[in-house]
Amino acid sequence: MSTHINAKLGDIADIVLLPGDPMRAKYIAETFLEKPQCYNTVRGMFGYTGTYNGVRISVQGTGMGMPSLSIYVNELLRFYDVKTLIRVGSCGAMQPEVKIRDIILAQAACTTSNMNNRRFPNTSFAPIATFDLLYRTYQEGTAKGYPIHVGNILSEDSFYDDANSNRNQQFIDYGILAVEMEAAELYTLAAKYHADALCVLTVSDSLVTSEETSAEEREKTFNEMITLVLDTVSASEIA
Ligand SMILES: O=P(O)(O)O[C@H]1O[C@H](CO)[C@@H](O)[C@H]1O
Ligand SMILES: O=c1cc[nH]c(=O)[nH]1
Repeated sequence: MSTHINAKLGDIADIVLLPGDPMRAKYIAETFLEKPQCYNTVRGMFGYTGTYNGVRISVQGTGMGMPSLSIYVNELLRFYDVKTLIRVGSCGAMQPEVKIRDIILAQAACTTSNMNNRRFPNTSFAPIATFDLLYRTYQEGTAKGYPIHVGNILSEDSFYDDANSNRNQQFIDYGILAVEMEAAELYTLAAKYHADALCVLTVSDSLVTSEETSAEEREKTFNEMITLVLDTVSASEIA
């Protein structure tokens, strides 16, 4: 057991999917995994382990924002020896060509968080995805014909910014595809613990058009992203 995960050693698979929303974790486990077993209910941050195409896979909610994700990912890496972490999140599109429900593979993640400033004073660490995982997911996604974008994203600390802030415009000008709230910390921790990591996102709303999806849609309808990740990781384990 770790402080925020009440699982025994061995309860959690080497491969873990990480939605921010714990209800999305429950949905993924109950919809896509065979024989899902719930190993964590602490704070309602559900964690499940089951199999997909015969491969053992876990799914763990992380909550919203980098401080919350950092707790779960630290514990997964330090106490449960997890090897591969894939965030399956939602995001807001920042470019006109990125449409609602498109899928983004985050090659790298800029951040407004202070977490890496504390780790690396006077240095700007570049949080990046594991190339092999990114490449295999891209190949699987394009073979499926999914609308996929690969590039740089923004991991923001605050969902609600001051009304007079125009900081987003600079990120838009520099080609950032979308904004979410966790990937930079995931990639940084994976680097520290020599694990593989990728952040896959479904566009839930658009800062360009102001379209948005409902909470229920964000919980239960991002099936293309989920099967893309499950098919990619299970194929590489079987091969
Ligand atoms: O849908 P999830 O995975 O939680 O991701 C996004 O949604 C939350 C904000 O609504 C933040 O956690 C953001 O990163
Ligand atoms: O963090 C997030 C997630 C979805 N949409 C946003 O605008 N921000």
